[in-house]
Amino acid sequence: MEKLPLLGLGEDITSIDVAVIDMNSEALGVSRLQLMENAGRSIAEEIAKRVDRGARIAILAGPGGNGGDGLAAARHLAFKGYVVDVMLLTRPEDIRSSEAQTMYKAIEFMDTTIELRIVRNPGTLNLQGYDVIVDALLGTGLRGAPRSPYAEAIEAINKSNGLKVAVDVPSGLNADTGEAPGPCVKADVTVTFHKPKPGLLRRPDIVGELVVASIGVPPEAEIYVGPGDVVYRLPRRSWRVHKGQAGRVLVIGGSEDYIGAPIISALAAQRSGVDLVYIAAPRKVIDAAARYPTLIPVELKDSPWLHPSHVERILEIAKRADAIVIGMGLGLKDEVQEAVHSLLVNIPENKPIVIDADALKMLRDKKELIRNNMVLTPHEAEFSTLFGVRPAPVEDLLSRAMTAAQQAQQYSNVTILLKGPIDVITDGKRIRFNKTGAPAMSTGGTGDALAGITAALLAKGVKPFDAACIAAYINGAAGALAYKEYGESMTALDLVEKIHVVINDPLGTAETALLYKRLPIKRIVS
Ligand SMILES: NC(=O)C1=CN([C@@H]2O[C@H](COP(=O)(O)OP(=O)(O)OC[C@H]3O[C@@H](n4cnc5c(N)ncnc54)[C@H](O)[C@@H]3O)[C@@H](O)[C@H]2O)[C@@H](O)CC1
Ligand SMILES: [K+]
Repeated sequence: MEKLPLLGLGEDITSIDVAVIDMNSEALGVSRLQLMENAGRSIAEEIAKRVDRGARIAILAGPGGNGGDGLAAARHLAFKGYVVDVMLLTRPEDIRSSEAQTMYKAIEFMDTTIELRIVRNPGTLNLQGYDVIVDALLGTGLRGAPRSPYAEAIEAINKSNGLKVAVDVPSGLNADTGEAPGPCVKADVTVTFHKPKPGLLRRPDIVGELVVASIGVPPEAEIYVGPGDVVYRLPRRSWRVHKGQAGRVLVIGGSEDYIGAPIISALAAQRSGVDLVYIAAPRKVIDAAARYPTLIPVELKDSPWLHPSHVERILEIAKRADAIVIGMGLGLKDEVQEAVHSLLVNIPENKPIVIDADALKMLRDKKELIRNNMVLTPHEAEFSTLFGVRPAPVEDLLSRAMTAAQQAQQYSNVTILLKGPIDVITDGKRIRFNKTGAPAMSTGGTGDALAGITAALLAKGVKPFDAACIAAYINGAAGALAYKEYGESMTALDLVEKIHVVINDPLGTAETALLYKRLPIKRIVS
């Protein structure tokens, strides 16, 4: 293997990753308040390494999580014997983060050790005479150039003589890009949390000394897909969106022997929030799909299964689709294989495709068709057929994942979603796992639903690796909700009918989503 793939989200993390990790962490039992407390403590510890007790410290706190970290730091610093002044740049009732509100309440009671000022006129801020200035104004939540009163507060910090310690990100710096479109704190030390952000690495001139502090995020918040991925990586429709812009999916599947599979995929795609779903299939499937008038039928005429004569028509429809899913229920007849081959050769590389079920088997001797923007969704047996290697059992999760990653590395921008009791998702560079689901998901059709959800997310513009991760999460979570209600009697359609619950309340459903899969796995040391 060329380079060992990374488990989780990578060496540096964007502001979206930060939000994802926070929420995933919460779903795993480590609250945002705990993280904030640890962030505040680590700021205080870094300051204590650099200045002696008794020093005068000004803490400038903003309206969000960044301000909350500063308020937590104030409490720790007061206990350590520093002279602490907290300057809040917003009205207390306007503090946006509920965790920061909690931190603020504690400061209000600390009237013997902390001087608290609500700064109403930032133009009058004078920070002379402080040994340390803590910049807790704005962090990863910054959008655009800082506005008043933060712009003035940033200027005041830069004019001061004390040691400037930035919390997480120097205020005014875009943590993702390293751009500073307006006033920006020029820090001596930046204490960032969990992992460095790309913008920090690009701007040593603004960041000063960079310290990366651990705040107790469980690695599993990155390794496993979680509700935060659903909340922060899925685009939501706005009023400005026209019909079709939220995504169009084309499902190609079914035959006279397998009627339901492509319909389940299509319904799952639709419930995942796309605007249009085409279903291209032989007559029997189209007749059965007539029950669902929101699907757009494309009848493949004059053959009980997919046939090379259908290719031209399908390619026409494919032009209108943003993503395609192909395979479920097609069967393996020669004519079908010929048609699939011709479709895959002719669909342009920039169009994302999900390859599922029978279409996977067809690629065994035609690996040259595996290309850019493809998501392959094999279960273990399909994986073994396709690649000629059997992955290790789930208990040996890392070896299992490495086998999949090794295959993905043979191609560029191909994602493999290896389904199982714990799903493995890898593009060869990264590996993540999904643990949502329930044992009864062995019932027929749940894989078809997963392929449909994946295609829907691709059609909405989610990148293939993220689409596969999130689809696995949603599918498993919907399965767990259905299992909770129907138990052993659940069907794939019950799962489809729970997709909306997961998408609309990812955090609220996370506990059920993770309830049923407690498997013994070998420890991974990363
Ligand atoms: N997982 C993590 O890394 C953790 C992050 N935490 C902290 O939380 C921060 C992120 O919190 P938030 O998302 O609340 O974001 P921020 O604390 O960065 O602040 C966002 C707020 O600033 C305001 N704002 C945004 N752009 C502005 C502009 N151009 N001019 C004026 N005001 C503007 C908005 O009202 C918004 O509510 C991180 O930087 C970090 O300090 C910690 O609490 C612990 C956990
Ligand atoms: K800051």
